[in-house]
Amino acid sequence: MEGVDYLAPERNNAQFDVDEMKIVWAGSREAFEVSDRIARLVASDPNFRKDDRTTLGRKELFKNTLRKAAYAWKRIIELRLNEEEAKRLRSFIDQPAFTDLHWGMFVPAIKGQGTDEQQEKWLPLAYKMQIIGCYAQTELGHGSNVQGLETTATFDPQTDEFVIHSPTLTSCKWWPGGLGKISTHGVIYARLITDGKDHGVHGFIVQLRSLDDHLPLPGITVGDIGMKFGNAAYNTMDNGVLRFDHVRIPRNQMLMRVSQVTREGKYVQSNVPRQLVYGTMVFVRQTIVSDASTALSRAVCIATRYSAVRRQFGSHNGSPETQVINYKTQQARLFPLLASAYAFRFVGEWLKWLYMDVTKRLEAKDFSTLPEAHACTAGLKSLTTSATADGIEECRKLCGGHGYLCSSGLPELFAVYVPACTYEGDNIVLLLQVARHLMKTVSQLGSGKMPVGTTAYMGRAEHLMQCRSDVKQAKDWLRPNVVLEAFEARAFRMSVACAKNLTKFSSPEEGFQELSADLVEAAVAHCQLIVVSKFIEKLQQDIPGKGVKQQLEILCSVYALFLLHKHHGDFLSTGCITPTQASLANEQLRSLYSQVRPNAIALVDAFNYTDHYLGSVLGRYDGNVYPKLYEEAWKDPLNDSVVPDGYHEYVRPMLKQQLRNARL
Ligand SMILES: CC/C=C\C/C=C\C/C=C\C/C=C/C(=O)SCCNC(=O)CCNC(=O)[C@H](O)C(C)(C)COP(=O)(O)OP(=O)(O)OC[C@H]1O[C@@H](n2cnc3c(N)ncnc32)[C@H](O)[C@@H]1OP(=O)(O)O
Ligand SMILES: Cc1cc2nc3c(=O)[nH]c(=O)nc-3n(C[C@H](O)[C@H](O)[C@H](O)COP(=O)(O)OP(=O)(O)OC[C@H]3O[C@@H](n4cnc5c(N)ncnc54)[C@H](O)[C@@H]3O)c2cc1C
Repeated sequence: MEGVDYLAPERNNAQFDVDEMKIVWAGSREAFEVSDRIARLVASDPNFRKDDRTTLGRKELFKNTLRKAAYAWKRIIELRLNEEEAKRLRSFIDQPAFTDLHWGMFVPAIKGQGTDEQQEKWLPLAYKMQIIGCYAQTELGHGSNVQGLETTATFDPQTDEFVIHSPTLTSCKWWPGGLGKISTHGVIYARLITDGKDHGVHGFIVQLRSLDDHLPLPGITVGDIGMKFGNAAYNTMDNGVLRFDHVRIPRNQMLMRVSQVTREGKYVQSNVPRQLVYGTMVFVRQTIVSDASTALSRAVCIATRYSAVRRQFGSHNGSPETQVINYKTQQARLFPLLASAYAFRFVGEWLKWLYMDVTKRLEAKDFSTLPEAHACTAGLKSLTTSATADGIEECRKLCGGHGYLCSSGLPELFAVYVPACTYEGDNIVLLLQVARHLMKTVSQLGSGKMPVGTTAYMGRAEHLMQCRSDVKQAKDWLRPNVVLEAFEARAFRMSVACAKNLTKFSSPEEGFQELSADLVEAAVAHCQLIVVSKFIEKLQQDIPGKGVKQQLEILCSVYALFLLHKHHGDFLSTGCITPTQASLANEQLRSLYSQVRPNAIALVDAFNYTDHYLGSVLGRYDGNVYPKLYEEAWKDPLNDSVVPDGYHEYVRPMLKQQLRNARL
């Protein structure tokens, strides 16, 4: 029945103030108001309809994406939306588009790596969308190994220009979003060559297409790289291929904040680390962590609401069957994901702060926290995207058969999300960067240099190598210090074990290769510690609202104890806890699940997602699942006719043939 809230009894069970939790989730009252207003704006505008996109062919889908992007831009201008509101609007449209890369990477690359004059020239054009840009770094032959890129930018002192060239097939740019069909410009990464000397990879602004007829400029071959995983998913994006044949650009289009080439062709390096050329990646990795909490929370919201609606078995004397959310196995799979969504939200907030802090320091020429910022953004991007991709798939399974229908929203969410484990740095490659940082930190412990930031705990080396958990009963695992110490000791001991093993090889490089699987595990342990500790820090803040803090304390314990249970092998083998303490943690976890249960629906309502944004029949706010599933099925284009196209051509002759054979 329309208008009935089938989940009302669940909502009435909540033991906390949902509206206050919405503020905590959004980050502030102001952020909540912006997000809520823009989400409703998008949901109520039929131009942003998205329920038909999985049935569209690639060309229609792409045109539909362009239409939405143009309409969104029109609304942004008409409503005079500010930067944050515009960003929200684009994200609620929920359809990857060239504009993501224009605003998310092209503009930040110019801001971060351009000189003041370059910013003054290019940013106003980009802000008004008079040019559209992409970020073209990856090539057919190299993505992870940025130093292996082959595109060249050779300075010609005769004409004061760079000649951009793709010397081999493998040097073609391959993957950049927005490049394939739309971008007029790109920040192109190429090896800088002056006077025959290779200075490594630098960024250049290159015009790719005419601003009059959109045709590629002379010397440029450009197109889309083809269909990707899924149906709609990331196929709304024109990931592109680009080949340069001696394309000339003026010297002042090299992004010259980090290093310069003079009129005479002299290469000058500013007094800044060359890694700042990688700054845009650090920025984007940080945003990807917050986006992980959004993607995971959407999947969890769908699976939680549906688990409360769905009933299987357990009817006695005609009573209703059991809601599947009441099965302990369902809780043990679902509630850690719910807790992870909150955990990633808070670590994302913290990472944003860290990024702003490092940016301020860089402006003041303090580069000391750059390695920490790189390690944290790389490690947390990796940890949160891997957990989210796995989590979305788990949510699909939690919804049984109906989770496999596109109308559940989960297949689309999964297909669009999984490349996050690869783009902005393959997750394993990034964890190996974290491991390098950890090994460096451990190796410096004896030198008197105290570790700082997220590795500060390693400064208590002696204690962490010796400590034994003092947990005696299950409820001891609710004490934040007990949990923190166990995670710190496990992470530290795993790093120290790797560092010791590295010394057994003839060279550190050989050792790093041989031990890379162990190093990745040590990096994961360190990153999990960061997430747990930032959740605990969040709880030390003043959090208003009836019962809100208590719910977050429960979720924090669920997150930490779930990890402890999942990785208990690490905790046991490093001697941080005993087998008895491991089973007490599991006992406590079971009890926490029972505490989450009455609040589960309200905890996902706190994400404040509109039905439009969720895009899921199973996750509907009102829980009215079955009639809507039935309605959706009839909307499928296959059901446009009773007898399908192809029946008379292929099936009927077959039937007739069999009839004839039967008569023989
Ligand atoms: C708002 C956002 C909206 C929309 C965008 C979001 C999503 C849209 C969807 C998709 C867009 C996707 C875009 C892309 O994928 S762009 C391409 C991204 N490519 C990568 O991420 C490549 C991964 N590889 C690397 O980052 C590096 O090359 C690698 C980290 C693997 C380093 O390899 P290598 O060992 O060769 O490093 P070196 O260059 O020799 O440097 C060593 C030295 O430098 C330190 N380092 C490395 N990276 C950084 C950095 N980013 N910042 C600071 N420092 C860095 C490294 O730790 C070493 O230090 P040390 O040991 O002290 O020498
Ligand atoms: C949807 C999507 C959008 C993208 N958008 C852009 C964009 O806008 N601009 C852009 O420039 N690029 C973009 N990319 C490219 C992306 O950044 C790269 O694909 C990514 O950095 C991974 O690099 P790769 O493809 O070279 O993977 P590879 O490095 O070839 O990885 C292959 C395998 O090798 C392993 N491996 C590689 N190196 C090591 C090592 N040292 N040790 C151990 N294992 C290793 C990896 O773990 C992986 O399992 C996009 C990619 C995708 C999928």
